[in-house]
Amino acid sequence: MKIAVVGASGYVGAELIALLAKHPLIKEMHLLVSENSTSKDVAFSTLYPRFQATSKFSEQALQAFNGEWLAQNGAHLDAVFMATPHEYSQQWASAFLEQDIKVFDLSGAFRLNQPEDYPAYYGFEHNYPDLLDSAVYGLAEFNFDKIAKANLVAVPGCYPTASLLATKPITNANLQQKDVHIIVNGISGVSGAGRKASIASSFNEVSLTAYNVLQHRHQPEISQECGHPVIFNPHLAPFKRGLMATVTIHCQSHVTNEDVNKAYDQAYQTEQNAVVRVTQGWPKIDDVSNTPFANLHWQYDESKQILVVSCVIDNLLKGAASQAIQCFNLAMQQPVALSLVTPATIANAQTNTEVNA
Ligand SMILES: NC(=O)C1=CN([C@@H]2O[C@H](COP(=O)(O)OP(=O)(O)OC[C@H]3O[C@@H](n4cnc5c(N)ncnc54)[C@H](OP(=O)(O)O)[C@@H]3O)[C@@H](O)[C@H]2O)C=CC1
Ligand SMILES: CC(=O)N[C@@H](CCC(=O)OP(=O)(O)O)C(=O)O
Repeated sequence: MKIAVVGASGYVGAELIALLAKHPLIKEMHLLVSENSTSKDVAFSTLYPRFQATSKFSEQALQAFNGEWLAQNGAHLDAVFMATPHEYSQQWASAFLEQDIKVFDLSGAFRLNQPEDYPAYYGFEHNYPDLLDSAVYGLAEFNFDKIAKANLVAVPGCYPTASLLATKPITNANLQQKDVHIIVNGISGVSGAGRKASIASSFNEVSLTAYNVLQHRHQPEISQECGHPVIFNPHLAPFKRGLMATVTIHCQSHVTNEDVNKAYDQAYQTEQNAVVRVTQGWPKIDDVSNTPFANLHWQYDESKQILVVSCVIDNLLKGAASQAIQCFNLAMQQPVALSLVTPATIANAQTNTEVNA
C-alpha cells in the first residue's frame, strides 16, 4: 500500500512514521510537512535521530505538501494520516476523500458531531458539516464495525481515549446514576502540547497544574462518546510522555461489584481487544509509556455506589499514533493490532477482570 503522513515533523507524525515503517502492508510512504515548514527537505532521521537507521524510510527527506503535490501524487495513494493542527486537517481532508484516499485524522477536526461546538471549543467555524456526519470516531475497542467501513476516521484525543476506556463499559451497561456528572481528572505529560515552543510547556515553567478547567475541548468529546455529562479537569505534569485519567462514577443503587466486573469483562474480554490490560493494582504511566497499551484498574464501593477507575496510556501512542494504526488495520480488514502487538501478548491483555474484584 502507498500512504502519506502529513505533519511528519511533529511528535505524533514522527511516532506514526516509526510504526508505519514496521507495518507489513506499507510499501511506500510519503513524509509530508506544510508548504512553508522549516523542516522541508530535511531527512526524517536528522530531525529525529532516535529513528536513524531504523527503517528504509528513516533517511527519506520531508516533502512540502500543497495542492500541487496532491494533484501529482494523489492518484497513487491508498490512505493518508493527518497529524496536523485541527483547522488544517479540516481544510484538507475533503481533498483526499475526493480522490478516494482513506483519511485517518489525528486532530480534533472531525471528532465532534455538532458544527456549533467548533467555534465554541476550537475557535473556528466548521466548513464541512457533512463530513462531521460521515466521520467515524476511531475508538477502536468500541467502534470496530464502523471503522472497518469508514473513509474518514476521527482518531480520538489523548485524554478522551483514556477517559472513555475507563467510562464506556459502565455507561454502555447503563450503570451510572442519571442525574450526576461523571468526573474525570486527567494528567498529561508535556509532549501532549506538541513540539512547537510555548511558554506554558517550556522546561522552567512546567510544574503540576490544572489548566483549561471547565473549558477544555475534550469535555464535549468525552461527553458525546459516553453519552453522559462529564466534568473534565485536565492537569499538566513535568514528565515527557504518558497520560492518566482517573474517573469517578456514581452508580445506581442496585449496582453490585459483580455488575461492574461484568461490564468491564464484556468490554475487554473480547477478540477485538488487543491493547487494553486490566491490572491488579492502580496503573502507572511508566508501565505503558512507549507502548501501545492502555492499563486499567478500578475499585467499587458497593455501600456508597461509588466507582473510581483509572486508565493510563502513552499520549503519543494509544492516545494518537498506535490508535490510528489500530483504525487503519480495521479499515484494511486486518487484525486490529497488526504490527503493534504479537498474538501471544493479545491473549494476555484479555486478562480475567476478576482480579479486580
Ligand atoms: N501530542 C499529543 O499527545 C496528541 C496530539 N494530537 C493531535 O495530533 C496533531 C499533531 O499533534 P503534535 O504532533 O503533538 O503537534 P506538533 O506541534 O508536534 O506537530 C504538528 C505538525 O503540524 C505541522 N503544522 C504546524 N502548524 C501548521 C500549519 N499552520 N499548517 C500546516 N501544518 C502545520 C507541523 O509541521 P511543519 O510546521 O513542519 O509543517 C508539525 O508537523 C494535532 O492535531 C494534535 O491536536 C492528538 C492526540 C495526542
Ligand atoms: C498537555 C497538553 O497540552 N495536551 C493537549 C491535548 C493534546 C491532544 O491529544 O489533544 P487533541 O488531539 O485534541 O489536540 C491539550 O490539552 O490541548
